[in-house]
Amino acid sequence: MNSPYPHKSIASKSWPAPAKLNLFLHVTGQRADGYHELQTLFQFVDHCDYLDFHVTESAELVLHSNLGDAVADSDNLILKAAKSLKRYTQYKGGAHIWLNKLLPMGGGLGGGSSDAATTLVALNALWKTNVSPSKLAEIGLALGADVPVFINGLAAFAEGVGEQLINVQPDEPWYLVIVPDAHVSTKDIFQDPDLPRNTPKLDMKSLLTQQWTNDCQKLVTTKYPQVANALSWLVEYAPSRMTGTGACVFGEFTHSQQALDALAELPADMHGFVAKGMNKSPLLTRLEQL
Ligand SMILES: C[C@](O)(CO)[C@H](O)COP(=O)(O)OP(=O)(O)OC[C@H]1O[C@@H](n2ccc(N)nc2=O)[C@H](O)[C@@H]1O
Ligand SMILES: Nc1ncnc2c1ncn2[C@@H]1O[C@H](COP(=O)(O)OP(=O)(O)OP(=O)(O)O)[C@@H](O)[C@H]1O
Repeated sequence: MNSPYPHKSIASKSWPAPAKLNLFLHVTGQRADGYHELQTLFQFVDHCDYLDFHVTESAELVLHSNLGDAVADSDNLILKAAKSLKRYTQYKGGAHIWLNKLLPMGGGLGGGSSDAATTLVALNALWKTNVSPSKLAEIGLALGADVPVFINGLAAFAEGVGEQLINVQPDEPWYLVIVPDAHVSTKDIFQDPDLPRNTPKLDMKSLLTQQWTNDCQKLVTTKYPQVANALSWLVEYAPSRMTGTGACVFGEFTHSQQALDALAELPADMHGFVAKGMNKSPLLTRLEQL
């Protein structure tokens, strides 16, 4: 039987790239380069993209995916991540990469950053290039502000642009995540003059114990009625808010059945999914299985 994979390749399958939620998100200032200073709490959920890797002796990096025309290869964070690692390590071989995209894009779930992180972690292991996690996070930060937390793989309180991480262990509830029919550009939200960008910085302990909110939520719900509608519906069932710069919103439930019952009531014009909060990323678990 003909193998669909390149000659002389080593296959390694089903590397998860999980979604993240920002359990709270405060914008505390703006740096000279325009980037915003944040205080945020990251947690992973067990809803993921999946990547397969085939290491090749030839130097090429090739991506196969179910993305269609949604993202050009030249913009895809997976290829950018693979190229960055190859450049940094001077690795001579290459890889064919298969992406099964399941996470909504532009939803504040960090899917692109997570794909990039999984690529860096998996290729570093499969190419045996032995780059340290902290160096991988540094390489990843150049690709996106959320990449370091996905490489770190543990729920974390974050400052800076999201790269200064302190591991924490919040509760791991079940979430009903609603995906409004809106693509919110992170850049547009951060450029909007109406974004509050001066929330006072607080110490981590106060932030973890006070009520959790998202500074981008008011602006995004004003600009996108779909997000406002999703949130108005969800708050009837559970404490709810937006993740990242939107568009997704999430409600917290103690038991999976409560989240599934609410999902079953979802109006026909909305869609969503139920997922478990995870303080350890499934990517770390996959790495340990190697
Ligand atoms: C809002 C969060 O989702 C919180 O987790 C992330 O900080 C966003 O991270 P991301 O999607 O990886 O964002 P990037 O691709 O790094 O940045 C997109 C654009 O948003 C703006 N941006 C992003 C992050 C940040 N802390 N300040 C910003 O002003 C910048 O104009 C940047 O060009
Ligand atoms: N592998 C990838 N998967 C998804 N998007 C990608 C990928 N590579 C590049 N992108 C680009 O990144 C953009 C943002 O995608 P992503 O799904 O990460 O958004 P997001 O969930 O809003 O992220 P964040 O929470 O970090 O703001 C996409 O619209 C797309 O143009």
